[in-house]
Amino acid sequence: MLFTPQSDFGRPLRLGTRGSPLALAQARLTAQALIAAHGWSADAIKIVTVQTSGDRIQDRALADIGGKALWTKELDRALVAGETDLSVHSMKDVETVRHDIFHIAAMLPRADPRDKLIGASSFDALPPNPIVGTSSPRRGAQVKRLRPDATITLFRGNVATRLAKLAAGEVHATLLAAAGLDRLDQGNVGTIIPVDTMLPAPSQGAVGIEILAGNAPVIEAVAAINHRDTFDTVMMERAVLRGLGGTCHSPIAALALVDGDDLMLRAEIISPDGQETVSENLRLACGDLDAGEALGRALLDRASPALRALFEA
Ligand SMILES: NCc1[nH]cc(CCC(=O)O)c1CC(=O)O
Repeated sequence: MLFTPQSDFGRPLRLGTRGSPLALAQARLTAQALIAAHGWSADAIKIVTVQTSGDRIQDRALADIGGKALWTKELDRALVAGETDLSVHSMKDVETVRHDIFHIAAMLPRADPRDKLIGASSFDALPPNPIVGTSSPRRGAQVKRLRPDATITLFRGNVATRLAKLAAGEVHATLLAAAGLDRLDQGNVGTIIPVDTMLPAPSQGAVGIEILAGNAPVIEAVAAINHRDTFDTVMMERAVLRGLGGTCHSPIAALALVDGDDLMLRAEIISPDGQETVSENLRLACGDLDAGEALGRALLDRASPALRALFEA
C-alpha cells in the first residue's frame, strides 16, 4: 500500500465537541482511539468545536437555566444538521432520556469516578463554618451531611475558572471530579474522596459518543472503540436516574462496578441539608436495566415527602 486510508468514509469524520479544555482533551482521546482502532491516518478525524449554552451562561446554576440539555443542545443540532458525524460528551452531562434519533454508540474506558476535595486535606480539616463552592445539588448535600456547619455557595465555570476562584479566596474549598483533573494533567490537584464518604454522580468519569441512530456505518466504526465494562456500568447508573425521574435539581449519587458477570450497584438520594439519606446496595445482572430502574423507584418509596418532592417535575 502506498497510502494509508484517511478514514473508511472517503473524507474526514467530523467530531463535534464543546470547546472547554476538558471537552477538547476528551475529543482528542476519542479521535486517537478511533484512529488507532482502524489504522486511519491522523487527519481522518476533524474536531469541530461547538459552543453550548452551558458554556455561555456562567452566572447561574445549571439546574436553574434548563438543565443538562444546555450541554448537548447545540451539539445535537450540529449532528441533525449534518455538520458533524459524531458528538463526544461527558456522560454525566447527557440527559437521561434522549430523543430516539440519537444513539450512544460507545464509551471510552472510564477514568477515576471519584470526587476530589480541593482547598483542604479532608472535610475535618476545614475551618468552622466553612464556605464550600459547588453548584451540584449532590455535592452540596453530601458536604452538608459531613459538615452541617458548611455554607454552600454557587460555583460554576470550567475547571481552571473554579481553581482560580478558590485560589482567590472566594471559598475555603471546592469539589471536582478526579476524572476531569486527570484528563487535564492536573491529577496532583486536590485529595481523592473515598466513595464511602462521597458517592459520585451517575456516569462521572465516563466519555460517550453519540451518533444519529440512522447512521449505521459511523455507528459501526465507533462501536469498535467501545469499552464494555464502562458502557454496562454507566448504562446501569443511568437506569437508576430513569427510575428516579431525577433532574439536575435532584441530589442523586450512583456507582456501578463490574463484579464477575454481575454488577454491584450503589445509589443514594440526599436531602439538600444533608439530614436525610436513602441508599441501596444491590448485586444485579449486567444488562438488567429494569432492576436498576426499580432500585431508583425503591429509593423514592423510602424517602420522606420533602425529599420525594425534589424528584417531581
Ligand atoms: N458538570 C461538569 C462536568 N462534567 C464532567 C465533569 C468532569 C468529568 C467527568 O465527570 O467525566 C465536570 C466537572 C466536574 O464535575 O468536576
